[in-house]
Amino acid sequence: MAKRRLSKRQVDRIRERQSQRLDTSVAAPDGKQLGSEQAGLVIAHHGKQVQVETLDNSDDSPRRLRCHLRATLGSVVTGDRIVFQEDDSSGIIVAIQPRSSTLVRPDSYGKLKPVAANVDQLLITIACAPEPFSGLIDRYLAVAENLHIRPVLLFNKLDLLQSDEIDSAIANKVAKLRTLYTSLGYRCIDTCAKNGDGLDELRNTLQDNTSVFVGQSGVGKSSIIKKLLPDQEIAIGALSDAIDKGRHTTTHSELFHFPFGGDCIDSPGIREFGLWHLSPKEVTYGFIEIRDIAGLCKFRDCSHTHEPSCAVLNAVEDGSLHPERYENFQRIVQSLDDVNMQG
Ligand SMILES: Nc1nc2c(ncn2[C@@H]2O[C@H](COP(=O)(O)OP(=O)(O)OP(=O)(O)O)[C@@H](O)[C@H]2O)c(=O)[nH]1
Ligand SMILES: [Zn+2]
Repeated sequence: MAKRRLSKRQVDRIRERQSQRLDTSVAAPDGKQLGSEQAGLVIAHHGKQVQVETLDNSDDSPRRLRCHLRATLGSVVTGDRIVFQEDDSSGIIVAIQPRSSTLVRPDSYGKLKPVAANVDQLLITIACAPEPFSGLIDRYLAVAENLHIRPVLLFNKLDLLQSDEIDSAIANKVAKLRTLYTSLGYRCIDTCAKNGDGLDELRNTLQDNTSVFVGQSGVGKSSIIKKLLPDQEIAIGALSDAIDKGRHTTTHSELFHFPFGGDCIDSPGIREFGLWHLSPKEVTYGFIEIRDIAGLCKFRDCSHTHEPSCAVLNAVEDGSLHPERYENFQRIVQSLDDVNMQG
């Protein structure tokens, strides 16, 4: 929780940075005078309005209020730390604090839009049903590496894995994936949203971080999040859904506080965010073991497909690069070429 609060010095710094844009005698659209500047956290986004939680150190329990955006401000997303001014019933956002990370996804026109800010961790959720695909996991890992967001692999539905319900070939596949990603140095956590196994380890990982859960539909993301949140937080989600229905707008994303510390940002859009906006160079950076050897190839523009003295192909040959990772790497680079050609 302490992480969410800005010190007076931090607020002063934000104010200083934004001072050219700030007009100290700001009036609300209806001409009313606004209150002094306060620090806030954007916890939900509904169309042209955002819901803000106060980050004032002197507040025992943070307040929540609806805010409008100042016209000159860039887009504000859930997770943003902002400065706002208040009138009787709502507020106006006057400055955005620089972000440590921004999650983006393409809108329906293919233009990249930010969907969440200041995310520290990506919880890549996997299960034995639906069947996992390493290609999708590698896409998420590549995005996380490039955004400098820590990826954690969550193997859910542990109960099914230990039962006879799952085909042994799929159980083996899951076990192999776990071994592969552990050997690459990624943290893997086993959970069962159904009976609560592994949730304590997950709580430790989520504590004091802002996390986002991603993964195929049906792996259990909502089930896990619900297990970790008190009823009151869920009720807030339900409330904003109701507001959205009334206003015919979409909630882009919403931030929840875990009772044990740490936050989670969730939305249908975030769960599906993909990779295609990365360049081939970024894809290389996104595969941590390829990143380290790609510079050793004989040719600087090596495509790692057929060239002589290719360090990547040599690594596949000598077994130090897993063939599945190599295949996924090539497939992603290829899919970027397809997109570029279409674009
Ligand atoms: N046996 C078992 N079933 C689970 C577990 N976790 C979730 N499920 C079930 O799996 C189904 C899908 O779970 P959800 O939590 O809706 O999955 P999701 O990933 O949020 O799916 P989307 O909302 O489509 O992204 C539900 O029927 C859950 O009850 C688990 O640990 N064990
Ligand atoms: Zn090469």
